[in-house]
Formats: sequence, C-alpha cells, structure tokens
Amino acid sequence: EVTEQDVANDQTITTQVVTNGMGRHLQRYSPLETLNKENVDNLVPAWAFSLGGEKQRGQETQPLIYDGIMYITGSYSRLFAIDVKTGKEIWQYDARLPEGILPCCDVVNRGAAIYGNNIYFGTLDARIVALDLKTGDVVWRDKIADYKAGYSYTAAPLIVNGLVVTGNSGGEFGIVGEVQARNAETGEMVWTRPVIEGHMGTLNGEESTMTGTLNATWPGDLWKTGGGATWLGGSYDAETDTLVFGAGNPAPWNSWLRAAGNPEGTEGDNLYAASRIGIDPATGEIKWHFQTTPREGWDYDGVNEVVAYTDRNGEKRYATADRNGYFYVLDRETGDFVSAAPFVKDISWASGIDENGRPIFVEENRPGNPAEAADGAKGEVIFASPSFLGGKNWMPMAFSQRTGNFYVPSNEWGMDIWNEPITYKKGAAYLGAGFTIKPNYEDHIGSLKAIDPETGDWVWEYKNEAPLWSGVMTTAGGLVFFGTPEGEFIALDDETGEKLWSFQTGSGIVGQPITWEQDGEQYVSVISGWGGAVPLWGGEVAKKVNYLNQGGMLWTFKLPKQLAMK
Ligand SMILES: O=C(O)c1cc(C(=O)O)c2c(n1)C(=O)C(=O)c1cc(C(=O)O)[nH]c1-2
Ligand SMILES: [Ca+2]
Repeated sequence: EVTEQDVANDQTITTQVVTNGMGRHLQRYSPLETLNKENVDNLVPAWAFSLGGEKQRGQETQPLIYDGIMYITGSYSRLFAIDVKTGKEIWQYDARLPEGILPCCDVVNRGAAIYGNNIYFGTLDARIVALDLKTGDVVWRDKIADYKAGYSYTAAPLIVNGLVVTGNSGGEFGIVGEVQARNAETGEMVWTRPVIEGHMGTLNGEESTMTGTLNATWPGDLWKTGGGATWLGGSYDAETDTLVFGAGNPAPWNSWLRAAGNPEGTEGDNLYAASRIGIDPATGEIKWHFQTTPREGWDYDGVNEVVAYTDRNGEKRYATADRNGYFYVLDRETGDFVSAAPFVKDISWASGIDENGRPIFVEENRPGNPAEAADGAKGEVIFASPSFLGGKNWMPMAFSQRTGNFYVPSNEWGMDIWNEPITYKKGAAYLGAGFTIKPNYEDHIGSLKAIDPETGDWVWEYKNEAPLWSGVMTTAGGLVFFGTPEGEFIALDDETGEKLWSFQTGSGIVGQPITWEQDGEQYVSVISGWGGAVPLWGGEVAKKVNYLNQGGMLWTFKLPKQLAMK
C-alpha cells in the first residue's frame, strides 16, 4: 500500500517511483550514483515492451515503479502493468474512447499516480479512473468534464493528503480551466476551482466564494469561455503546503477581442489565464497568482511545470520556463516574482520583463486587429518568436541538486501569425488566428540548456536538429538524460553538456525518463513513440521530421553489476 509518506519521499526512496516528476516538486532528480559519468557507456538494454497494434503514436508517459511492477500509460488512454524483472505484461486496461473527442494536440497521456492500493489516470474523454494495482479492475470512475463541449484530459494526476488532484484540457475550444480534488479512496469530489476569474468553485458540494474576484479583467461575457486550461497538471510544495497549477492560453487566441476590462476602466489582462496559481489543497482557495503573459495573444499557455527547489544560497524558490521564452524564479512563500531571463535566443514579442515580473510588450509584434484590416477578415500578419509551440512546451525540465542548475529542453523557432474574427460555438475550435511555424536557425531547432537559476546564465547548450519534445532527468551520478525525435536516448555530462552515451530506440522520443534501483542495480527507462503537437501543427518544420517512424516501445536499461565499478 502506497502511503502519503511514500508519495512525499518519492525522490529519496530510490527503489520505487510513485509520482509523476520523481517527487511532487517535479525536480526529476535521482540521488542514485551507481550509474555515473565513468560507467554510463556500459548501460545496456534489459528488456523492451511494445505498445502493440495501431495505437502507437504520441507516447508521452512517465513510467511508475511499485512493488516489482512498472505501470505505464499508453496513448489512446491505455494503462499497462508490466513485470519489472522480465518486461512481461501482467494486465492492461483500455478506456475504449468514444468517437468525437477533441484533443488539440494528439492522443497523448503523460502518466498516472499511485496511492493506497490504486493507480489513477485520466482519459482523453475527460474522465478519471482508479484501478486496482494488482488486478487492473476498476475501483471507481468519474467525469471531469464534458468532452462534447471540447474538454479533454492528458496530464498525470497529483496525489496530496489523500486527494487526487486533476486539471483539464481544451483551451483551443473555449472551455474553462479548472482544478478538481477528489477523495482518492471513494472518488467523491471535495472541491473544484475554476481558474478564470468570475467563475465560482465548490467546497464539499457548496458553492465557494473564496476566489474573491469578479470578471474585472475581461470584457463583456468572454470570461465565461475564457480558456486557461490547466492541462499540464500541477506540482506540490510540501513546505508551504501549496498546489501549483498553470493556466493555459486565454480563449479565443485573437487578443483584440479580450482587450478591455469589465467593469470599465480595468485592464484586459484576462486573469488567471496564462498564469501560475498557488492553491490551498485543503479548500481549493487561490493563495496567489503570477501571470506570465497578460492579455496573451500568441498561444503562450502559462501551464509549464513549476519546480520547487532550494538554491545555492539556501533560498526556497520556484522555477518555471514559460512558453513565452522566459525562465522565471518565484518566491515559494508568496509566489512573488524574483527574476526572469530569456532561455531562448530570439524573443520578439517582448523586450524584457520589468521589476514586477510584467513583460515589456513590443506592440508591433502583437498580431494585428482584424477590425482594422481593409477587408475586416485578416489582421496584419506579423512574425513572432518563440512560435506558438513555445520556447518550451509541455516537456518537463529537470533540476540537479548536484550542480544547482536547471536542464531545460527548449526550441528555437518563430512563426507568422495573424488574427481573424471568431465567435464561440460549443465544441468548435475557438482561435480566431492562423499561423505558420518557421525555424530560426538552419542547423537546429532543439536546444537543451543548462541554466543557472541565480543568474539566468546558460552554462552550456546542446543543439539538436529536430525540435526537442521529451522530458529531462538528472542524477547524482552527474548525468542528464533526454530523448530526441530522431530516436536517440542520450546521456550528457551535467557540467559540460558532452554526450557520454546514446541508444537508438527506433522511433522519436516524446516520453519522460526515470531511474530506480533494484537488487543493488540501477535501471533507467524511457518510452519511445513519436507524436504530440509537432507532427500535427509544425507545418514546414513537421515536414522536415515527418519521415520519423511512429512507434510505441518502452525501453529499460541497466548497468550490469560486474560493470558498475570502473
Ligand atoms: O490549451 C489547452 O487546453 C492545451 C492542451 C494541450 C494538451 O492537453 O495536450 C496542449 C496545448 N493546449 C497546447 O497549446 C500545446 O502546444 C500542446 C502540445 C501538446 C503535446 O502533448 O504535444 N499538448 C498541448
Ligand atoms: Ca493551448
């Protein structure tokens, strides 16, 4: 049985991995050093597991390990239990999705959570399911939201104090971002917290007025369909007892429709879209918010993971690398802005971040207002960088307690973008914008950077031709693991960025690596299977990488005992 203690200490209990992020702070750092810079060239495959059939593409999951079993979610809302010693399947669950789901960005699922005797995962049709760890039998199932209204679900759930906490997806369909907490044992809803101001949540079934804000930063009724999907899930900082969720792009994309406030005189910042939000896990109350892109107009979703860490001076901080190209450091107690620095080479929509954490907009690089166009149909086309897929998208960065640096998977690209008129229609795309992605450099889009969070300096950069779309993991052995769309699973030196080891997995990697220890040996796993938003939305860039084979294979590596010392 997995307890709150197990979940809370996931990083230090190195024989198991029961949380997404290898700890609820999402550091993705392992204190294991059996495998290290000296011996990583001896890392070899132990077994592989095929996801079979037609449902191969878009494998973004992070495996979990508990009591001799590996659990992985597959794309199309499947979950597999695998014998961790042999790689043989023990059971599988297929949610058998209905027709007509509207995921914006592929049939992905980023993982599960373990608590008690259950494993929890969300399905693409916006449901949450609890399965028995041993048998895969359904313990309970509940609806997060209505997929017919454009909602979906792609993130890993988060367990805090016996609650299963989930977000939602659908920001491209005019849904409303929300965080929900259920009793993990029974599935009963404890609280809900919509993240667009004006919407009220619930606490134990009663309407909750705790947000305390009206729809002041939205014009007219637009707040009712304001987007802000909490689609990447959240992290938890035990020291301040705070859930931290990000809210995605405001809807629609066309920011001219959201330019004013309501009542008159207030700014059109469109809170709390494109923001990070600190939430009290007991009540669902919003404790603080930090908006990365006020009146966002480039699809710079504010969802990217917020990692709790202690810096070299002993300060307790959060760090997050936003879609908008800036790496932010926030105070862990208050959520207040500490610093920001660019983590990509070319940012054109803003000239910097002011002392309050607010971007200094370059107004001519905001896509034009269609109402001012001669034909009233298409606003001025502008070039903006980063592209709408972001300086960094969902793929998680890692923090190393060994070096004190963050390892950030980023992409160097821009886009032509324009606005168009749009009105809300339930279940239909709600963008009011068009776009074409363009690489900023001939030789690379992908760029993994080691970033010093105290100075914002880049310690090193590792360039990759195709856009990076996989998670990153660091270890006390001085290694940085990640994968590429070209199929390579790579280990770099955490101090120099030098490539120490790589393995060709046969398909593009968009999954999240883990490591653990078993019978005194260190194992590493990653899933391979190209997919996600790039092949769907990448335009010219996608053409460049669409030769990559789709796949669906979980690879497990180990360092043979006799080669551990070298
Ligand atoms: O606003 C949203 O609700 C939403 C959801 C998702 C998702 O759930 O996967 C993505 C995005 N937006 C998005 O903007 C995006 O670039 C994206 C990439 C991916 C992916 O898995 O490759 N998902 C999503
Ligand atoms: Ca989005």
